Amino acid sequence: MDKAIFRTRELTKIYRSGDVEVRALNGVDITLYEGEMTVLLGPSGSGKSTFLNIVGGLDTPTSGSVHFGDEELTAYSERQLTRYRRDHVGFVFQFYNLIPSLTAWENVALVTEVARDPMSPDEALGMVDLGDRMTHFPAQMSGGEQQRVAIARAIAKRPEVLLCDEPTGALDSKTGILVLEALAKINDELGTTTAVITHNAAIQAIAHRVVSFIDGKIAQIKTNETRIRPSEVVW
Ligand SMILES: Nc1ncnc2c1ncn2[C@@H]1O[C@H](COP(=O)(O)OP(=O)(O)OP(=O)(O)O)[C@@H](O)[C@H]1O
Repeated sequence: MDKAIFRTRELTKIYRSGDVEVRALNGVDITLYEGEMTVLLGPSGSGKSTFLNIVGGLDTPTSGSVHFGDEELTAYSERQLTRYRRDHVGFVFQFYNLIPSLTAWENVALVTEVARDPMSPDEALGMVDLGDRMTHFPAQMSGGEQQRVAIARAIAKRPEVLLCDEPTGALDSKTGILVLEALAKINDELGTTTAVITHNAAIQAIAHRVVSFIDGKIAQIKTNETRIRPSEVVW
């Protein structure tokens, strides 16, 4: 039986500036399951990043709840959210945010030094197929390679969940596919629950389920009966 990892109920986020009110999320009810790979689709401004940031503990909703297993994240203090992020969540963003003066290995080691039960930087970089680039600096690597270092950094602490906001947004199709292959491998081999925001609808076929956002609401949830490998994605 599938075990829920996240449950949101009536999740709502309202931004106000002056008289203007933006409902970034407008009553989102969804359950994400352990080990699942989900792709989040939707037009610009539909609430995808807001949703990911709230379940990742980077942001808090205006109303509604989020449970992570039996824990209610929306009842957490700032300090508890910080611990939650540190212990349970890996983030990958469109831009890689690597430290330019450190090698790939050192960028990953920064995280493994403070994690509870980390894998070694060698193992994490091996997972993303960069075993031969460990001593390279970010400026010596392609965008796709830098993104894979960022993924190695995110997974080295063995998080239960990996949240990716447009991880291929800055990449061409060839390097983007290598990044997606790294994410699929991590999901398969480590069982890391993975959510990937993308504007690229072609990517949706690699997911177990596809969640479509429109105007701060979930418009559709689709289960892929058959999935394709990232190498089969055409964009
Ligand atoms: N800090 C903020 N202050 C005010 N409005 C915000 C803020 N963050 C997001 N919004 C608004 O909330 C809505 C949802 O934004 P969000 O970034 O979640 O959408 P998105 O689907 O991720 O878009 P994109 O695909 O362009 O990244 C948008 O209308 C956005 O302008």
